[in-house]
Amino acid sequence: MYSIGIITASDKGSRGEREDLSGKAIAEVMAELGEVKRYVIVPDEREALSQAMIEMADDLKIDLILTTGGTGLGPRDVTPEATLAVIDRQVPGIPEVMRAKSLEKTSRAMLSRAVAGMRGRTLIINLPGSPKGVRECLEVILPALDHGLAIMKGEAGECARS
Ligand SMILES: Nc1ncnc2c1ncn2[C@@H]1O[C@H](COP(=O)(O)OP(=O)(O)OP(=O)(O)O)[C@@H](O)[C@H]1O
Ligand SMILES: Nc1nc2c(c(=O)[nH]1)N[C@H]1C(S)=C(S)[C@@H](COP(=O)(O)O)O[C@H]1N2
Repeated sequence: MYSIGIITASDKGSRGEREDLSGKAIAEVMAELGEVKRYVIVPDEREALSQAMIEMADDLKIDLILTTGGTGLGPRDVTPEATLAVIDRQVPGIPEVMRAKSLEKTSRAMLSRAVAGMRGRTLIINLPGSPKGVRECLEVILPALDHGLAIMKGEAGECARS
């Protein structure tokens, strides 16, 4: 079981004006892979988002941080920038496959600027804002996440498949 952090980037959510169904969707889908150690709703502000990621990675040593929202083209959509500011290395295959698979469902998938990367031994992945988008993207990446996290934590020796 891995420790999981959820960050919902939402102006409305942070003001209590909309129930955060996307954060809930993440917790529900991820229950099979780990335990949610921290869950925050943050306004769409780069500094606040980066700080939440740093706290979860450095202080709480969380294995996997999943963000939802703020990946689009809106003027306040800054989750990818907040993520790029705190990661050491990108894992481009994760957003690549999320966009590719999601494009089969909606052409708007190309509008998500989501990134993924590592800060030390914490993997950070951006998901889109809608609960539907969250579920569709997690479905695509879940099969490889367990292995990726095990390798990152030094718990799996090799990638060979039988
Ligand atoms: N955390 C969330 N919980 C439930 N629904 C959401 C959430 N985030 C987004 N959605 C849904 O996706 C739609 C588009 O999301 P978008 O991020 O553009 O919303 P917004 O209202 O402009 O922004 P914000 O959530 O930052 O205030 C929303 O209108 C809502 O239906
Ligand atoms: N799988 C999937 N990806 C998706 C979507 C979706 O419904 N399903 N919505 C798209 C839309 S409409 C937008 S605008 C972008 C960015 O969303 P965000 O700004 O809420 O992060 O994600 C895209 N990615």
